[in-house]
Amino acid sequence: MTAAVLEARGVTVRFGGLVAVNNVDFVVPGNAIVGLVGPNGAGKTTLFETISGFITPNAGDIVLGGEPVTRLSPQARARRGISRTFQRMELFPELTVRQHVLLSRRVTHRPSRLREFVLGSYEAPAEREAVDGLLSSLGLTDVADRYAATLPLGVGRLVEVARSLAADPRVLLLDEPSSGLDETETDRLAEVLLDARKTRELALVLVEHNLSLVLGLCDEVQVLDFGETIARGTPAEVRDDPRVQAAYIGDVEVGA
Ligand SMILES: Nc1ncnc2c1ncn2[C@@H]1O[C@H](COP(=O)(O)OP(=O)(O)OP(=O)(O)O)[C@@H](O)[C@H]1O
Repeated sequence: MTAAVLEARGVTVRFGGLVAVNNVDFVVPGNAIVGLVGPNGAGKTTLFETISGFITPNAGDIVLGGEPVTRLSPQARARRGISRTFQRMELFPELTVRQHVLLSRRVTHRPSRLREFVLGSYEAPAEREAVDGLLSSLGLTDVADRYAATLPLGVGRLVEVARSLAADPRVLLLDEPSSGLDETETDRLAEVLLDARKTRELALVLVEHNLSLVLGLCDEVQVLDFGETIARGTPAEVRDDPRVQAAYIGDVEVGA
């Protein structure tokens, strides 16, 4: 197994008297796709927000490439390679698809050129090539000059992924990426994520309600219930685990 690029070690998060995440370990091997699933209220979002830096845990550590990042802000973690998408789309309605990608790239690679971005200057040839390449790999060339406000949800989600990838992350955290997508759009998203993993030094973490997407896409899946890990393994192992099936009774159906 490849060394872990990201780890949560013994993470506990309390909200008043409620223990939302209880001493959870979560390991993301390099270049892997790992799913985080569980019934409603299991603690998935809380763990996700703790990894990305929006929640500080009561106990435990988040470790990126062997270095603790637990006390760093979400922005500082992003600069070190943890990128994320949001469940509710957070695109800028008045920026084009190309501008989203360019902005993200400049924040990461050329912060000194942000002023030019605001003033509307054109990209340098190498920059244009990189942006064009990324747009093309996600099938977004035809909509590159459309404003985000005019895009259907399925395309908007791909723009979110493109924007995250433009920052060249080591780990991309995806929060309910298939939410609101139809089957064709979900299939397209899955293709894009598999391609990103294949062509980059990138690990992906999915918090996702669509279990068939998770079981089809992930190398490993971790299942939380009431804030604790009840299973971790390959999609087949997790699907057949009696504890997982019991946890899902009355929630959503396990299996595809
Ligand atoms: N900010 C908060 N304040 C108080 N309780 C919270 C807060 N955020 C989450 N919780 C509680 O913590 C527990 C875990 O919630 P969390 O949102 O992490 O679960 P989840 O697995 O993401 O659920 P869902 O699938 O419904 O999104 C739940 O009992 C929830 O009500």
